[in-house]
Amino acid sequence: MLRIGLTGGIAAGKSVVARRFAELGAVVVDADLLARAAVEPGSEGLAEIVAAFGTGLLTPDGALDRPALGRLVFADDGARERLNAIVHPRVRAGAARLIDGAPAGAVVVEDIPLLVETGQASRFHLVVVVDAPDELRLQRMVDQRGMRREDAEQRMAAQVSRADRLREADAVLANDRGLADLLAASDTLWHQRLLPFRNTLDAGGHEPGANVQPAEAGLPGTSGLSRRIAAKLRAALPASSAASIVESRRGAARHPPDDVSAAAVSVLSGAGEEFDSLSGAIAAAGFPRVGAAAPPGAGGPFATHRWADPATDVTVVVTAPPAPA
Ligand SMILES: CC(C)(COP(=O)(O)OP(=O)(O)OC[C@H]1O[C@@H](n2cnc3c(N)ncnc32)[C@H](O)[C@@H]1O)[C@@H](O)C(=O)NCCC(=O)NCCS
Ligand SMILES: Nc1ncnc2c1ncn2[C@@H]1O[C@H](COP(=O)(O)OP(=O)(O)OP(=O)(O)O)[C@@H](O)[C@H]1O
Repeated sequence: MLRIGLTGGIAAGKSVVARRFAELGAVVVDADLLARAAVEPGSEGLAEIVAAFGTGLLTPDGALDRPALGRLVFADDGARERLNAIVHPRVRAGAARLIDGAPAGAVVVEDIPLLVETGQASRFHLVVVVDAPDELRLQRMVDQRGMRREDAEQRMAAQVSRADRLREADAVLANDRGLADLLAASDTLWHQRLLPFRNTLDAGGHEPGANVQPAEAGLPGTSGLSRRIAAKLRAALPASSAASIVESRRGAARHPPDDVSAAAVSVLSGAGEEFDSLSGAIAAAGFPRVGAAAPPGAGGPFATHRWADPATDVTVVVTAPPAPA
C-alpha cells in the first residue's frame, strides 16, 4: 500500500486533485468529510461540542450550525483548539478504519487540510502539496464560495503559511493556472511517480529504468530532501529506538543550492538494537534493501537501502556497531 498525504491551504485545490486521483483508482480518505460525520446529529462528537460551546450553536432541528461555529472558532484561537481537540481524534479514528479496509496494493490518498499543522508529514510515503498564491485563494473563496474577504483572511490565518507547508512537500502541484493544467499535472504525477512507487513497494525491490523528469514529478518547489527523509526514517522506527540518523550532504553537493532530487542518509543502530528488525522497519517504510545485508564483519553488519520513489535518488545506509569481542 502506498500512503499519500494530500494537503494545501484553504481553496488551494485539494478537492479537485483528490477527485482526480479517485478517478485514477486511488482510495481517497477525506478528512473534511470525516470531520462532518463526527458531528452529525446524535453523535458523541456533537454532544461534546454542545458541552463545550453551549446549545446556541445548534440549528432549530438540532444539527450543528456550521457557519455560527465557524464565526466563533476562526476568531478565537482557544475556541478553535477546543474544537480541534474534539474533532481531530475522531477524524483519525475514522481514517484508520477506512485505511484498514483498503486492499493491500492500494494507493491511499488522505486529503488532510491540516496535515502540516498537526505534524503528520513524516508518516506518509509522499506528501503532495497543492499550492496557490494567497491572493488567488482569497479570490476563490470570495468569488466561488461567496465568503466575505475578512472571513476568508481569518481562515487563512488559522493555517500555516504557504512557505511552512511547502517545507514538508515531497511533490508540489502548482495550481495558479486553469483547472485543465491542474488535472494534467495530477495525471502525470499519478502515472510517472505514484504508480511506479507503489509497484516498487509491492515488488519489494527496485524497478530498473525509472527516469522521471523533475517537473513531471512535482519536484520544483520542494526543498530539504535529506531532512524530510530523516524525518520519515525517524517516524518509521519504534519510539524506543536509540538509532541515530545522520543526513549526508551528498545530495546538496550534487544539486546546489539545496538537496531536491538526491540525498544520502545514514542510520546507526543503538547499542544492543537488533540489526535485522531495524533494517526491516526501514524497508517497510518505503526503503527496500538493495542486495543482501553484509554479514557482521570487523565493522559490524551494514545494509544499503534505496527509497522506492522513482523521482529521486535516495540511499540509506544502515549500520550497527561491531559486536563486543
Ligand atoms: C468550523 C467548522 C464547523 C466550519 O465549517 P464549514 O462548513 O464552514 O467549513 P468546512 O468544514 O467545509 O472547512 C472548510 C475548510 O476550512 C479550513 N478549516 C476547517 N477547520 C479548520 C481548523 N480547525 N483550522 C484551520 N482551518 C480549518 C480547511 O481548509 C477546510 O478545508 C468546521 O470547519 C470544523 O468543524 N472544523 C474543525 C475540524 C477541522 O479541523 N476540520 C478540518 C480538517 S480535519
Ligand atoms: N485552477 C483553478 N481555476 C479555477 N478554479 C479553481 C482552480 N482550482 C480550484 N478551483 C476552484 O476553487 C475552489 C477551491 O478548490 P477546492 O475545493 O479543490 O479547494 P480545497 O483545497 O479542497 O479547499 P478546502 O481547504 O476548503 O477544502 C473550488 O470551487 C474549485 O472548483
